[in-house]
This record gives sequence, C-alpha cells and structure tokens, in this order.
Amino acid sequence: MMPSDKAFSHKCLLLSVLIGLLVAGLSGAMFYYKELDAIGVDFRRGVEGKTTAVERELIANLEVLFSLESLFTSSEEVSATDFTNLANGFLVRHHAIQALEWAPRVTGAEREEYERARRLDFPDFEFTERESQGSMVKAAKRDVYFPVYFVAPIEGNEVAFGFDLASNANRLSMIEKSRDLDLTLATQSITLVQEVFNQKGFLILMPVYAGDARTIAKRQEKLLGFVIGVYRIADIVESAIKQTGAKGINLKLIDNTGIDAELLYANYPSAQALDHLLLSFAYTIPLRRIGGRQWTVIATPSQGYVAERQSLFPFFVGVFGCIFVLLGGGYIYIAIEHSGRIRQESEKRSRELEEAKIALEEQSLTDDLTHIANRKCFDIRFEEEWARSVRDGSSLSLIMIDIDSFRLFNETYGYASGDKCLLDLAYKLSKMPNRTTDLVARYGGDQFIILLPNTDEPILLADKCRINIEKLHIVHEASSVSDYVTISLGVISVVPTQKNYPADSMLSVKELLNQSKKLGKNRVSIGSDVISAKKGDILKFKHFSKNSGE
Ligand SMILES: Nc1nc2c(ncn2[C@@H]2O[C@H](COP(=O)(O)OP(=O)(O)OP(=O)(O)O)[C@@H](O)[C@H]2O)c(=O)[nH]1
Repeated sequence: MMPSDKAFSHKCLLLSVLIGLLVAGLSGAMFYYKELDAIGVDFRRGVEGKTTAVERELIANLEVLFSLESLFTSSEEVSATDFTNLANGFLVRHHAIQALEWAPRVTGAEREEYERARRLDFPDFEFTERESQGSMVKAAKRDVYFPVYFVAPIEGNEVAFGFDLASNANRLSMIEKSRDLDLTLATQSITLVQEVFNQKGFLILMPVYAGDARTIAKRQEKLLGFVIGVYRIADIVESAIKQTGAKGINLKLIDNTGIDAELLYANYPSAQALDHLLLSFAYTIPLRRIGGRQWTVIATPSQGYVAERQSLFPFFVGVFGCIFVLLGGGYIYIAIEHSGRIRQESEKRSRELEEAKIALEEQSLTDDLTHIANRKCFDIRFEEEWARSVRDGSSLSLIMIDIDSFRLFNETYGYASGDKCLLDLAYKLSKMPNRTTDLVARYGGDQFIILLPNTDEPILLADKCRINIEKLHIVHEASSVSDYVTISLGVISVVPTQKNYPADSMLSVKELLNQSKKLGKNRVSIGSDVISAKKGDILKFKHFSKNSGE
C-alpha cells in the first residue's frame, strides 16, 4: 500500500468513526427525546384525568344546591328541620362542603318576626354584621336583609349563623347580580373563618324565586332568597384526584377570572424550584366555567414522576453505540495496518523476485569465466541490431577474434593459466570499443566477437585490438608467431536488408578469421576496401591481411 493510500484510508476511517460517533450520539439523543415525548403523553393523560375528576367533583357539589333550591320552590314553607335533614344527607356524601345555608330575603319590616321565629331554637339569634374591627355585631337597620337563616351543620359555622350578606358591599352587589340575571355565582376565594388548616374556600349563591321569574322586574319581585354552598377548595381537589391513579403530578389551581390570577390550591410547596426539564412538561387546562368563575389547572411532573419513567436505554444506545464504533474503527485500523504490512511484504518479495529474475537473466547472458557477454547475449543483440540496421539502412560490422596457438599455451602453462589468459584478454578487449552500443562477447573457447553497429572503420579498431593484446606481454614461448600471446582477426561490414541474412555474415567473418590464421596468424583479415559496395550485399573485400610486423 502506498503511503498516500494508507493516509487516505486513515482519513476515511477517521471520517467514518466521527460519523459513527455522531450517529450513535444522535440515536441516543433521539431515544432520549422519544422517551420524554412518551412521558409527556402519559403525563398529559394523567393531568387530563385529574382535571376531569376535579370538574366532576365541582359539578356534583353544585348539584347539591339545585336540590336545595327545589326544596324551596316545591314547598310553601320550609322549616329548619326540613332544610337540615336534606342538607345533612348531602354533607355525609360531600366532605368538601363546609356549610349549606339558606339566606332568605327579609325586609326591614319582617326582621323582628324572622329573628323571633329562630330564637325558638336559638335564643341568642339575631341578624349580624361584621364591624370594622372584625367582630360580629347586631346588624344595622336596612331595607332588605339576606341573613344566614338556616345553616347545616351548625357546629363550626356558628359565626356565619345570622350573618347578613347584605351588610357586605361586595356580597350585596353579587347578590343583586345573581338575583337580576338568575345566575348561580361563585365568589372569589375567601379565607374561611371556620377553617383551621388555612385552606381557601368559596361560596356559591343560587337564587330561589317564587314562581315565574323571566324578567328582571319579576326576579326582583319574586326572589325568595339564596341557597348557599360554602366549599373548601383543597378538599374538593383532593377528594377528586385521590380517585385518579397517576401519582407524582404537581397540581396548581388558579382563579384567572379577573386580570390577576389568584392561586387557589397547590399540592406541592409553591416555592419548590422546578428545573428546566420539569417545566418543559408544564400543562395548563382551563376548567369549565362554574358560577361565573374561570379556574385553570396548571400541572408539572415531580422529579420522581419523570425519573420513574426514564430508562437507561438511550444512555446505553449512545454509549454502547460509541464503544461499538470505536472498537469497529480500531479493528479496521488494525486491519488496514495489517494489510499494509502484507502488501509491503509482498511488494518487497516481488521486487526481490524481479531483481533475482534480472540477475538470472544477466547471468544467463554473461560468460562465467570472463564476465563479459556470452554467445547467447551476442546472438540476441546481433539479431536486434540486424533488424534495426535493416530499418535504418545503417551498416553493421563484426570483428571475429581467435587466440593464436592457444592449445599450446594450455599445454605449456596449464589450463588454469589458460583461463587467466582468457580473462585478461576479455578484459582488455571489452575496453576497446568506445560506444555503449558496441558489444564485446566471448564467442566460445578461445574466440571473441565484437559487434559494432554503424561503424565506418572497424578495421582500425580490429588492428588496435591485435596490437593491444600483444602489448599485454602474456608470455607464450610455444607460439610460432611471437614471444607473447597474439590474436588473429576477421572483419566484415555489412548493410543488412531483407534479402541477406545474419548467418551469411557470420560465415564470412569466420572465413576471414580462418584467412588470418592461414596467412600466418597475428593479423587482421578484411575483404576488399569496397565500402561503396552495393547496398544489401556483404561487402566482399579483397583478401587483405594486415600484420604489425609486415
Ligand atoms: N584454458 C582454457 N582453454 C580453453 C578453454 N576453452 C577452450 N580452450 C582451449 O583452447 C584451445 C583451442 O585450440 P584451437 O583453436 O583448436 O587451436 P589453436 O591451438 O588455438 O590453434 P590455432 O587456433 O590454429 O592458432 C583448445 O585446446 C581448448 O582446449 C577454456 O575455457 N580455458
């Protein structure tokens, strides 16, 4: 693997790992938010259940007043006992009712009669009002009173018994509105004087008419009084929600009828800090308007509610996803490194094989003894150069060399000396040509051959070879031509064509070499000096032999 390939693979791997980590992280986050969504759906369903229960409870409490109203509309005269008997039945079933009351319309003229009638059971009874200091006093004279005349239960509601609602300006205006519009109206929250746990309460006033009351005038005329329910808000909400299953829901009930919302009830400390996550679940549901008031439920889950429903699955998806990606990345990294090493190893082996092959090829083309090109190498090069010369129309020259009386040399000095002699001659001959395209090869035995492409005067080089070999002064006492080792040479030049053949040239040069031998050795035989011979013919030289001594 090339270093750049490896770096590219590493970059791809790094990118893949980063993408993998991102995907694992996003998957974890996706599951986390999906789980929160499911918790949100569950939470809202729970809140809706509780809100419906609160609404149902309010309506059930309101219906109590309708029953009491019917008592007054269906009877000529309702006694305290009638009222108390009916009211007590409701009080047993509805624990959020602080009191059920009857406040008749009493004119100034009727006051004494009303007070007297009630004193039969309660000797201290009188119409009362709250003075500015807060204590209850005998009600001042006025045209119309709305005293709390019947109250059930009496225990715990003694303060309200006899209280004239008309003495309070707010209450009076509500009474008049309820009377004129025939509306059941609820007060805003009040702190109940009877309440020990300081929970808030409210009153619902329901007008009761004697007969037809379709116009304002008739309503004013026919008004008998009001049935009144006094309710404890917390008890209403709690008795409603305890019937529902979901736990851990923080509920707040607010009255937002007016501009300023007023907190009516909360089932958790209002100062409790809610974190961002819990607030994100906040769910607001307005209740049906009851008694002209708009109440709204605001709910948030408690810490426990969310924690109970959250699982570790998103965390595991994120963390194990990242671990899996990192392990996978690590494995691939090791695999890349490993395959890189294997590839390097195999490239190294291929190189070594290639080198070995080249070495073998070179070896197969080199003569073992003299270390110059061998006959095979010559044959290949000769073929190639011949073909090239045919294409170029250039000449090709051959110098064939044979050592004179080499058998005698071997016999005189031994075969090893003969080898040494061959080596020295090969070395010297290999240095003779100047051009890299020239080739000096051992042709076999004591013969050498020089291939000279496109050479004008091979005869000069041949003779130079002859002279320089003799100058090596390799003693050859048995030689008949010199005291030293000498060589005989044959030289030809040819312009190769499609019509002549390399073998013919070889034959010719061998003939010329034999010619040199026959003429006395240590000489160069060439043909005639007819360089200008017709192209395509082997240049047929006149037999010419040259010897330094001649
Ligand atoms: N030492 C040695 N001798 C070799 C080698 N190859 C061939 N010869 C010898 O070279 C001699 C060649 O002899 P010839 O060419 O037949 O005859 P010559 O004695 O050289 O006589 P002319 O060629 O007529 O001068 C033989 O005696 C071979 O044994 C070799 O590798 N080493």
